[in-house]
This record gives sequence, structure tokens and C-alpha cells, in this order.
Amino acid sequence: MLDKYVYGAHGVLLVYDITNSQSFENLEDWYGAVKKANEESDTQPVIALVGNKIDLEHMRTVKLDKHQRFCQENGIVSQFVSAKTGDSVFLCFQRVAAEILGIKLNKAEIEQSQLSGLESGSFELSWWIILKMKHQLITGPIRARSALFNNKRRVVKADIVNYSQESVARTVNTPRSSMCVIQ
Ligand SMILES: Nc1nc2c(ncn2[C@@H]2O[C@H](COP(=O)(O)OP(=O)(O)OP(=O)(O)O)[C@@H](O)[C@H]2O)c(=O)[nH]1
Repeated sequence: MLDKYVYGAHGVLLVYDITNSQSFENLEDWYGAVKKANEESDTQPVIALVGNKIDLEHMRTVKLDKHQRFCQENGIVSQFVSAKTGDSVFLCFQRVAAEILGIKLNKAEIEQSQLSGLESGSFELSWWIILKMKHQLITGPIRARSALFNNKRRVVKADIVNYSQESVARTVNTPRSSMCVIQ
């Protein structure tokens, strides 16, 4: 069943609880299942390892270096969040969406997103981008810009670092420069 969900997905979040070692141990299996499901797919999803419950840092049982090693060995995005306080949740989705779109977030934007708490609008917004991409309705960074503008009304500048031919073919409004503004 899992393969049906993840086949062709553009983004996958592997979420575990930093206070629960077992939830981290299970990740090897989940990661393997995601890779296997996409074996025959032309494109591989952007995968992020997400350590949840950072508000409970004092109860952490999964060591930081374990998390980082997993990310380095598998070449995946690393992120820590708190679903309870909203800490870095927006940033998490934003980073994965940016990676999928080939947009490089600068340091100031990352810091700004880190500070912003969870808002239902921004949460849905990021999923919207990923889901639309899965169904190939996304029109690239320009569409992402208007989606972010409608929901968040916050200016984010981003460099386009890796805009693939396949994405360009799906793009209605192809960006004319190597710089775009996400609002
Ligand atoms: N402190 C804290 N609690 C959280 C966080 N995320 C989820 N929880 C709590 O963890 C409990 C379980 O949340 P669920 O969403 O049901 O997750 P689950 O994977 O089914 O359960 P767990 O294995 O307990 O994490 C609930 O009481 C949540 O409120 C977080 O970031 N910080």
C-alpha cells in the first residue's frame, strides 16, 4: 500500500520522535520502502529526515550524530521540528518544496522561517505545492510564488539553482532570469 502513495511523489518526510529511539530505528525500513517503491521511477523524491518534538530536547534519546550520519550517508535533507510549538515546521516544508523546485533559500530566509510558528495556512500551503507537483499541476517557481503570496503574504527571495528540463517543459510562465521572488 505504501508504494502506491510514495511512487512518483516529489517529496517524502521521514518523521521520528527524538525522545523515542524505536521510532528512529524504524526509519531504516521506511527509507528502504520509499527507495524500493521509486526504483522504477524516472525521478527520485526529495527525502527529508525530520526529528520531531524538539521542545522536549531534555528528553532526547536519539543522539544528534545518529541523525546527522543517517542524512549524510543517504544524502537527504536534515530538519528538526516541534509539531507542538510549530518550531521550524514551516521551514521544513519550505526547504523540501524549495529543493524540489530547485530553489536555493538564503540564510536570512531560513532564519525567518525558523522563527515563524505553525500557522494552518502555511502548513497547507507547502503541502499544496507538493501535492500539486505530484499531479503535475505545478507550473514551477512562478506558480509557487503566487501560492505563497496568496497564503502567506511574506516576501522570500530565492535563487534558482537547478531547474531541470522536465520542469521547464511543464512550466507555463518560464522564469526569465535566474532570480525569483517568492511572496
Ligand atoms: N511535546 C511534544 N509532543 C508532541 C509533538 N508532536 C506530537 N506530540 C504529542 O505526541 C502524542 C502522540 O502524537 P501522535 O500524533 O498521535 O503521534 P504518534 O506517532 O501516533 O504517537 P507517539 O509515538 O506517541 O509520538 C500526542 O500527545 C501529541 O500531542 C511535539 O512536537 N512535541
